Amino acid sequence: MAQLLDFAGGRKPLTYVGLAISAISQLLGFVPYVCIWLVARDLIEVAPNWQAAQGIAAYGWWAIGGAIASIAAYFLALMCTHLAAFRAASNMRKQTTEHLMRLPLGYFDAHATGELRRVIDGCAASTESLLAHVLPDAAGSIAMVVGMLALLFAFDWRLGLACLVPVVISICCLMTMMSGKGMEFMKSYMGALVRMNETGTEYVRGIPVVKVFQQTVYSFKAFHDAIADYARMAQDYAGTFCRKPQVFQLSVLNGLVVFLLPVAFILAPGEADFPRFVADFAFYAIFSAVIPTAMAKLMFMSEASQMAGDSLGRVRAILEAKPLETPANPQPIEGGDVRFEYVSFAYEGTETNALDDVSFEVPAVTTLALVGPSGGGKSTCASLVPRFWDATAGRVLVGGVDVRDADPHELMDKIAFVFQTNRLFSGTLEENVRAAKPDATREQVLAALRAAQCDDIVAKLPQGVDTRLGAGGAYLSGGEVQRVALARAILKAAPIVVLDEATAFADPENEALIQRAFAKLAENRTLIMIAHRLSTVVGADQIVVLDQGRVAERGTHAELVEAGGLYASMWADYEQAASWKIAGAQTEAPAMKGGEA
Ligand SMILES: Nc1ncnc2c1ncn2[C@@H]1O[C@H](COP(=O)(O)OP(=O)(O)OP(=O)(O)O)[C@@H](O)[C@H]1O
Repeated sequence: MAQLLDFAGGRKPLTYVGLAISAISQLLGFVPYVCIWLVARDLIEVAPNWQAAQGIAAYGWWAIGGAIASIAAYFLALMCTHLAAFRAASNMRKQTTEHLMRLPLGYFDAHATGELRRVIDGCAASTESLLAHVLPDAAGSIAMVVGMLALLFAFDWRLGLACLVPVVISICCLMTMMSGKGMEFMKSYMGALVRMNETGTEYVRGIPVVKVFQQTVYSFKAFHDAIADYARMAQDYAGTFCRKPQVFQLSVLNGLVVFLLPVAFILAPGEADFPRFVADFAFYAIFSAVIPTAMAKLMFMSEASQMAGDSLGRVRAILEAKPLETPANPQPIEGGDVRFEYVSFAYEGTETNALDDVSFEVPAVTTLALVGPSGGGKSTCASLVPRFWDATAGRVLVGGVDVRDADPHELMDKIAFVFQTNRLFSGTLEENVRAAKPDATREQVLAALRAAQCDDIVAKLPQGVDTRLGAGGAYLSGGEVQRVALARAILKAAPIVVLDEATAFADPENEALIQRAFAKLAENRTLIMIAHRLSTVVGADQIVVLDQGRVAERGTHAELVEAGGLYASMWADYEQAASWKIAGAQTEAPAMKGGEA
């Protein structure tokens, strides 16, 4: 709770004020009950001469006044706690979002954006309801229990004791449900709930695959099992474990008057002031109705605090993620060369190195192609240049400076990264390109689009560059999206470009355009390209072949083919596949000219 309240910052005291007012509000809520008792007492004293009862109306007004004051105080309490809760939730969202901005980009590979969104938004919302509603209610309930105990003993301690018995039984029942085996149940129950949510998300994401392969719902066994597991857990907890204590608890609380009657019968004959005794009994009989409400509120409190504890844990996990270390005295990056010196890297939680003792140098304004078998370490290698991750051993130098000694903003300015799966956000085509350089003029955006061979895209869109893309707007094909991403990189005008070339968009027309865009991008820039198709690397100044995280070979295309190693065999496979393609195309369409094939 203390950790949670820290998020409220300057509004933290408002929570305490709110809790105090909520407690006062509950105590004011007793006033009508006391007034009813006073009325009953006065009436019983003068019975049957009812007219003789004085001050009945005054008690009525006091009761109304007490009830209104209690409600008004409750509103005031909620206003205070809401102000603090909103601040705590908004600070929690701000702090986690700000912290995310300082985390290495690789963090977002390991943590899905959906999961992060749920933590930032969902968890803040769940703590908000705890601070705004549950906590003041709990303060009220505690005041109610304390006040109740005082009142119970103030009127007639023997009847008070009779009221207390079911309360104690009820607390014992609650404790049985909430401690020991009950807590274990709750933990497994929460775990089953989380698993069901996770597998549910996986299931929804996989629906296209299920449809394509004509699988039934049950083909998603994990989701089905998680639902069954959750259902079993919920049934076990509610139906088997909680049934007895819950039934017992509710019965004793709601049948409180049953405990009063025998005590009243035993005590009544010996009472000197019988009318007073009857009035006291009436008070307890009416007042006992308050007790189950107070207990129910305390029950909600424990459930909500368990949920908030879980949420806080998830938020803390984000806040404790190690941010990118920034140097106290950053060194300026001069030049566009990139150098890997004995670089090794292992992903968090893995034992084998994804990169092992990798060294190479890319002089400024040259092109380096990273090739090799799948899983060889190409993407990992490229992602160390813009510091998506930091090397575990060795160092990566950009412009002669270790990337860890450079100002992260300057590093980002110097490097443009084109991902394999590029994302366009909801906005116009112009806005999407301008994202790379917010102060670019319209002419510069258009020039970048032209250089990235996007003229056909602009021409086909109904409002040209002003057409909205994404949800509710126009959609672009994969190859077209890649060219728009290249336009972004061209507009950014960074001296170094890291390019993860996509394999999926290889139709001949798009490929030719993408190749031309690559050529434009490489003009006057250092280009590090992850190549999945060997056709794109032939002209590279240098090719590094990565296999199982190690540099297997290095050289130009001609040198590597000559060397007859891994690259030569990959090239031979590539040529063979290409000749199959041509042969296949000629068989299918004998009239097609060789060049078109
Ligand atoms: N986020 C990650 N967490 C743990 N291991 C990872 C992660 N990303 C990649 N790896 C592992 O690191 C190794 C290198 O992967 P990497 O993606 O760099 O290879 P690649 O050569 O780019 O492969 P591909 O050509 O298939 O894209 C692989 O063994 C892979 O399983």
